[in-house]
Amino acid sequence: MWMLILLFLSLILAFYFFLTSNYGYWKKRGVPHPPISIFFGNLKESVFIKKSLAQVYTQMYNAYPHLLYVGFYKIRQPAILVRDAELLKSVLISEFHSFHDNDFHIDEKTDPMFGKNPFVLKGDRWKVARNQLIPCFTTKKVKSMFPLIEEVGKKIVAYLNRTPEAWGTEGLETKELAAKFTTDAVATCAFGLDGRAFEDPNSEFREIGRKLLTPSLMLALTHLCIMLVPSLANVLNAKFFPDEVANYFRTLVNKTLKYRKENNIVRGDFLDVMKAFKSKLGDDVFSNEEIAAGAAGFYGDGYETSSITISYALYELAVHLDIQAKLRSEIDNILAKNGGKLSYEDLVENTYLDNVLQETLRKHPPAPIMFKICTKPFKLPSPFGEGKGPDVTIEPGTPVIIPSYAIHYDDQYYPDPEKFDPDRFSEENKESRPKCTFLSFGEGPRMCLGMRFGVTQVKVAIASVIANFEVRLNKKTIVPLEIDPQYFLLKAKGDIWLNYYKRK
Ligand code: HEM
Repeated sequence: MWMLILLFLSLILAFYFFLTSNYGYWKKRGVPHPPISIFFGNLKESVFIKKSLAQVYTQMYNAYPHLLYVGFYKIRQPAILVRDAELLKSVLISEFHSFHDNDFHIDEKTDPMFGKNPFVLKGDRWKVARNQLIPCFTTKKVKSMFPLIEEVGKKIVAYLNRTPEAWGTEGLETKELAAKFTTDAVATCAFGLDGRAFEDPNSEFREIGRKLLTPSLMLALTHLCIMLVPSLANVLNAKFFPDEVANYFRTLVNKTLKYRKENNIVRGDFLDVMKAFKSKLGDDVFSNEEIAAGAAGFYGDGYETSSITISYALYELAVHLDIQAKLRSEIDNILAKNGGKLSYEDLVENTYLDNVLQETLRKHPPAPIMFKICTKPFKLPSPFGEGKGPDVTIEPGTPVIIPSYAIHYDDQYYPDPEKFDPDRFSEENKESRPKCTFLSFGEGPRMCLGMRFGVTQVKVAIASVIANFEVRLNKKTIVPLEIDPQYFLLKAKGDIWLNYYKRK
């Protein structure tokens, strides 16, 4: 009996030692860090799902206004959070070779779909996968998708016109409205399918999105486990793409490729680009499994980030009616010039719509943190500034956090940061800010691959709605919006209810 108790106590002691043995790491190197919680390092509030990681890292960022970077413990692992714009530039661009991987460790056997996504692939495999996807998102390709996205723009208008809740006292839940839009846009642009999200509330394609990403305690714990303790995620078989979703994309790809072959259909879309790789590389290197992973990635990366952006943009426009009116006048002019149609060229950039979109993404970046990892030893100046103390060498394997959300709310770059002000993104104002202080799509060689497509679909959604409806806040929306701590992306807690009144 005593032996058992002794064994048990030794195990607890060994576990305690294992969890806390690194906690002197930053002190030894003279790098300040926030107070540690035993067992959780500096992430206790996120582990208990009281605050999102974006909020926890923003607190850290704000607590050390005079430092270039802050040390912290990702549970037990020493990590750094970058604060300084010059250092951000080094990590993301000029010294990319020392930070080229993202800090995600997905076992391809456990999660074959997410494990093949360029976002989590490392080293040369990342380069190959990224290069294979680049042809799907060129300007030419996205321009060729524009008429398809425009059709979905007509669908959102028709849906709002035939849905009495939209203009009645009840209002419409806007995250769901935006998700319907991006579900249909991705279905048509990537696979040549009609997602039917506006016609059928439980359409197959929309249901897949719900299975993948409906916020819940279980989903939050799964994602936290994958992000913070990947070895435990593998033991628990925790995965980003559940088997049911992975199998859906396998079947979809097999069926669609077969149908296209039998009917001689060529659309030049994502599936056709993938099929061309299959023919070039052979089935052994690039099989339907690779194509299914690409399809799941297009869906996963493409629909949620953009629908979050659309819902935040419509919310901000409903709160700021003067900005909404100014935007509507610009869209009216574009429509008048083009015979009532939107045009890709007119929506690309240098428009007020572009400023509204960028300011939405500043205040509400859907991906509020970038998780990098040091891949080669790298010498940092003292955290107090160049020459103000000894240099610090960070070792390969050290997580490096880029706190995009915190940077977007730093008043040295964005005075009065809570204010929604699209003019911050006029050409002149953009040029006055240091590089790497707007990070909604990342920066450098790993910058968002689907940005062009994402921006285009978001702009078409906003322009279609604003051209046809006056958007107002419904009283069911709790203002100000809060961040949902259960979600790894930045999403509003609770619903966003808005009214859509037909223009007279
Ligand atoms: C408003 C919409 C979007 C936002 C805000 C967004 C944001 C981001 C961010 C912040 C990153 C990480 C960059 C980094 O780690 O350095 C990223 C990566 C990525 N995004 Fe997006 N994204 C959006 C839309 C899309 C769309 C529509 C697609 C594809 C259909 C897409 C595909 C990807 C891929 C494949 C990566 C990984 C790139 C790599 O590691 O090389 N994204 N995105």
